[in-house]
Amino acid sequence: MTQKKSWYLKISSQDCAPNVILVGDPARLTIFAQLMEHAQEIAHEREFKTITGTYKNVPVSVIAVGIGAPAALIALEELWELGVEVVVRAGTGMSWGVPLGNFILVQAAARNEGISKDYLPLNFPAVPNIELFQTFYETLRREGAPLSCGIILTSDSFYTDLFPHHVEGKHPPRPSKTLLEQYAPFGLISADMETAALYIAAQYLGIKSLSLLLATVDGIHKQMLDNDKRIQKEQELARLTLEGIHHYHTSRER
Ligand SMILES: O=P(O)(O)O[C@H]1O[C@H](CO)[C@@H](O)[C@H]1O
Ligand SMILES: O=c1cc[nH]c(=O)[nH]1
Repeated sequence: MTQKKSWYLKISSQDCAPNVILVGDPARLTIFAQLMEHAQEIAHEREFKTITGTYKNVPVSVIAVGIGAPAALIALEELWELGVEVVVRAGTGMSWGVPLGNFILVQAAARNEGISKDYLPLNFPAVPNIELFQTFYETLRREGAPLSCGIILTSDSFYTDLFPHHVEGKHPPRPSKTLLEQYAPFGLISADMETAALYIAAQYLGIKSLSLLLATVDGIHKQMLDNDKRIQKEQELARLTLEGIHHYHTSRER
């Protein structure tokens, strides 16, 4: 009998692992596939692309969802329907004071996106699952990865909240200080476009979630990792994410 496939992801519970890694850029799937065993493309529908395989015998699916929280939560809802237990975002982020190329374990995310309020009220905190957080913290420390832990901002609007003056002098007036600039004095270290929504919807649905980011753009100095360095660092991001999931599973088996 053919298994029912989810609406957008076009995958069934048979071809999706209980551990899922969400990425934005579909090019990141190739990087993951090279590190996994038996990685196979399962589906590619619109911006959603899925591969499934194993890493050191732990079953893993990696799914590209494109840019932005609404698409990420379409994927999350469908993964919940398929019975997925763990979702880790392996993404990139704009850094605010974190050196380029560092990894950021997201301890909490400010909810400046529009979708998470449809799941839980705005006074509910966007935080990761503590077991996943601890395990990934241990993994990244063990591996000697350059690591920062902290609070980030999640926003829908890249060109107003994250990168507002990309065409100098040409824009209609905008607020002189972005939210990143306003929150940075109080410990905000990075920004992305999905994490807060993922944390809130995962909490609501009973999925364990965590976000691990690679700092690719320095928001203060307006610099970015060059292409070769970014690819090398994304390879490291993929390996550390897979190691974190492996560590999480082996430590729960004990
Ligand atoms: O590299 P990914 O995972 O896509 O993450 C970041 O990159 C995109 C913006 O450049 C947004 O999706 C943001 O969250
Ligand atoms: O500038 C950046 C880089 C990565 N991710 C973002 O959301 N913004």
